[in-house]
Amino acid sequence: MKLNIAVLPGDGIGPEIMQQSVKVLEAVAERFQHEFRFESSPVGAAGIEETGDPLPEATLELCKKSDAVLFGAIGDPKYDNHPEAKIRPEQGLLRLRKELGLFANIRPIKAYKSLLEHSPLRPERIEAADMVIYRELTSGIYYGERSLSEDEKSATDTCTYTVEEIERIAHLAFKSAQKRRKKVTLVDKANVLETSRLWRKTVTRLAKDYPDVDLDFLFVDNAAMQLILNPRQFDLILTENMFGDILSDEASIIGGSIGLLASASVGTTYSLFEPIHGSYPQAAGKGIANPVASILSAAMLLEHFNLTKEAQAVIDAVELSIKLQISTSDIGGGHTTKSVGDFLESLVLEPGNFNNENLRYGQMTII
Ligand SMILES: NC(=O)C1=CN([C@@H]2O[C@H](COP(=O)(O)OP(=O)(O)OC[C@H]3O[C@@H](n4cnc5c(N)ncnc54)[C@H](O)[C@@H]3O)[C@@H](O)[C@H]2O)C=CC1
Ligand SMILES: CC(C)CC(=O)C(=O)O
Ligand SMILES: [Mg+2]
Repeated sequence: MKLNIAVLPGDGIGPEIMQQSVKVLEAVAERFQHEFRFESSPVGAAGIEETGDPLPEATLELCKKSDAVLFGAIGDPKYDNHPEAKIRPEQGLLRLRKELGLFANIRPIKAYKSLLEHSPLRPERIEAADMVIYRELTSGIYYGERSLSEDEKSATDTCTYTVEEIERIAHLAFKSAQKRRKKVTLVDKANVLETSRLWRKTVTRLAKDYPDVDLDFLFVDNAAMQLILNPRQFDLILTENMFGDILSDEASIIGGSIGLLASASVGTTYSLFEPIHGSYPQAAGKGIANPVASILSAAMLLEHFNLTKEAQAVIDAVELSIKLQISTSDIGGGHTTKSVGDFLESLVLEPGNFNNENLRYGQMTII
């Protein structure tokens, strides 16, 4: 298969994790005889630096003419520490999502057996947890009107949802649940918010089209607690933009680290694949960032194009690397971003070279 992939490394650790993902995708292309072409363009603070715009016109054009987008991360303390800055890196990502119509952000979360002991959560609680969050991505409070009063003594953010915006992601969520354990949990704050009541009403009506799927509801405050108390109760969580953003960072603890959590952002035309974490500026250039979230996002890209065995090759390599602790320090390993990427690249290229008996890969002892 021929795929043109737009590569948007972004800021902070973005470029170094992206390097590993491109390397792994190149290995996939070589082993499975595909032609993947990569073209990079700046976004976020890098976009502001180069062109004054966090989403340069050329970057948007590249995304639109490509088959898929691989996104790193954006954000820089230069802006985070200056709340008065009018142009911000995050606007680049928000606008990109809107321009590409990426209304559903899909974030799978599972507990890795070999990381159970490493988790700050009780292993018996999280063992076998396996869920996916469907987060609405192009509406809600992140896209509502904002204002700051003239005397700067009050500020307003507004949250709006339309029935259509709720329906389109709810359909995707129900269809996905049909292929999983057939349970959708709608997370909202319908005891307080009008938008949440519209979500409940709309999703309840839609559920009738999916009689094989159970639908239940949780208020977001309770959901935040249930996620770490009893994560196995969840199969698919459907929720609005901001709740999904917050809950998925929390849920990443079940997996062991936010550095493992991948996502796919999809709409009707375009698709973009990105780790759920940010630009982790404290780690930039130090070689300590976990590249796996980005690499698993690349695996989601492969799945999106029905390259199932290719995606599985990447997932298998990641699982083995975690088991062998060929990993970064966030999950207890002592390896660098690049050496994890190198190992995954070799495993994807020549899985047969790995000798489980004496933990050697080709001529190389890996532990
Ligand atoms: N999608 C995106 O590009 C996002 C961008 N941001 C931006 O990123 C910047 C930093 O934001 P933070 O709130 O600090 O969130 P962050 O996700 O960048 O980092 C939070 C913490 O998560 C851990 N972490 C994140 N990525 C990791 C990785 N690959 N490997 C190991 N550990 C990792 C680190 O302990 C880090 O201190 C901000 O400018 C923010 O606006 C935040 C979230 C998403
Ligand atoms: C930085 C924001 C635009 C979004 C965010 O935190 C996310 O999508 O996870
Ligand atoms: Mg986030």
